[in-house]
Amino acid sequence: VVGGTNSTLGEWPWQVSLHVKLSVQKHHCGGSIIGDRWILTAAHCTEDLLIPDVWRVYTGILKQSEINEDTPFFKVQEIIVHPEYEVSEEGYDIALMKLDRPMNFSDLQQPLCLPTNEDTKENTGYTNCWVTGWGYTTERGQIQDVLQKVNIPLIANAECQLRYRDFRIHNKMVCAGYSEGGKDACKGDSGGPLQCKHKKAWYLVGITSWGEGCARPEHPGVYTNVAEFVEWILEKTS
Ligand SMILES: COC(=O)Nc1ccc2c(c1)CCCCCCC[C@H](NC(=O)/C=C/c1cc(Cl)ccc1-n1cnnn1)c1nc-2c(Cl)[nH]1
Repeated sequence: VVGGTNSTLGEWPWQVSLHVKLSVQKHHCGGSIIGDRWILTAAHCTEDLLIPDVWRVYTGILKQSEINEDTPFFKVQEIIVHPEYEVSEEGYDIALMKLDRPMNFSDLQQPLCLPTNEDTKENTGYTNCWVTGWGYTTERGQIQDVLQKVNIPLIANAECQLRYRDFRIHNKMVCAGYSEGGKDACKGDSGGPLQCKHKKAWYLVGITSWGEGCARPEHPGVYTNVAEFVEWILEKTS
């Protein structure tokens, strides 16, 4: 996250850190708890890593430094990638991870709401949106220890399309950013939530997907528009 600040413990209890353990173990992507056995993340995070055994799901953590060989984690039983996903820039950048056992919800680990269709007409209803993650704070940065948060406004798809002439920004994407740049997601944040507070509840409006550089002027972040995938999510998780 570029231009953000430190989160506090329990501020984003649905945010998870997805680690991959091959020869070494390291943070790979963000994700969101949407059920007691379900994590929602980006399809691009799972590319070439469809073997469930390499994944370690850390919930209820604020700092990456809390993670060591004794830190508890959830194992992944199944990975479900959206069948129409090919590359992030073309959308459908969404995947589900089924945990090997159900989690007990607590102040530190609990789900956030999936958006409903009506109040997302052009996503204009959301005016208090935040991006969170342990990603880089500059384009050539490094993974952060403390979970970062940044408040970023949603922008209309028509405006987002103007900024990305070489791409097709369609309705299954949602964009967020400041025209002057300075605040954005960045490397290591993908798969994590773009969450909006609406009528006292937090909704998973977007999944951090792609952008041209990080926090550049006139280059908003592009997120998977979760409202367009609620039917798919419910079908796969029930
Ligand atoms: C110590 O551990 C580490 O350093 N881990 C570790 C460190 C870094 C990375 C990994 C692991 C995962 C790489 C492969 C999967 C994922 C590959 C793509 C992924 N993209 C993003 O996270 C965000 C993109 C992004 C999203 C929005 Cl909305 C806006 C601008 C964006 N950016 C444009 N340019 N940069 N960001 C990424 N993630 C990383 C890189 Cl490197 N790139």
